[in-house]
Amino acid sequence: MYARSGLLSQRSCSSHGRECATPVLAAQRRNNSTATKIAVEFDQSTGVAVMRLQGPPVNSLSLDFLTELCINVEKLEMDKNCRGLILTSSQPKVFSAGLDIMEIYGKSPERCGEFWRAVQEMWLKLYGSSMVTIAAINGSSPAGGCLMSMTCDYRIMADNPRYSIGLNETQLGIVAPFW
Ligand SMILES: CCCCCCCCCCC/C=C/C(=O)SCCNC(=O)CCNC(=O)[C@H](O)C(C)(C)COP(=O)(O)OP(=O)(O)OC[C@H]1O[C@@H](n2cnc3c(N)ncnc32)[C@H](O)[C@@H]1OP(=O)(O)O
Repeated sequence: MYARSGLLSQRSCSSHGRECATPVLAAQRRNNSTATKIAVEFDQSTGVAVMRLQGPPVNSLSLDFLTELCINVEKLEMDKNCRGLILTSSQPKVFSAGLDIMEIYGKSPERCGEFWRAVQEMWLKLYGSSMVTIAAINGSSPAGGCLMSMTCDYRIMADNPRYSIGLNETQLGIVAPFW
């Protein structure tokens, strides 16, 4: 979902000193899901977009989720009026549970490869963004959720002792590929 006045066209442009992505984007080619796991509100008057993660129950980062996230970041990146992006969660108590472990459990090497490429694309998009990016961490954020927030320029976390954040994935026997 991309809520703002005027629909974004996928035009090539150069604004704020940044080159825009080509119209046909890797994430868009991959996206064949109609479900909306990300809601974006863009405030023209401030130039700040808020991206709400709304993938129940815990915003786990599936291939579909990562694809939708990348497409939305790309769209905002192409909008010369958008200067800032706040990433937050609509789910209670959880920012993101990290990678959707069902995407890697018992899957073929090809499918795992596709999934890890999508993970890489997500953090490269956020880390390389020309927008000022802020993770408003309003719940637990283990492993991939922590990675996602680390790729933002700033992180603010809700002060609640029940919320945890960190790179705990090795406890599950998961090691990120060599990027
Ligand atoms: C910038 C430079 C780059 C540097 C590179 C750094 C390297 C980084 C590498 C990153 C690799 C990342 C790996 C991962 O992310 S692996 C996943 C790790 N995640 C977890 O271990 C989270 C486990 N979950 C929890 O701790 C809790 O669920 C949580 C605290 C998130 C929420 O607790 P809550 O009590 O609210 O909810 P439940 O536990 O009851 O869960 C609800 C249902 O959601 C399912 N679930 C939870 N987490 C996941 C997940 N990660 N994937 C898929 N499904 C998940 C859970 O099973 C429940 O399902 P059911 O209702 O069906 O039982």
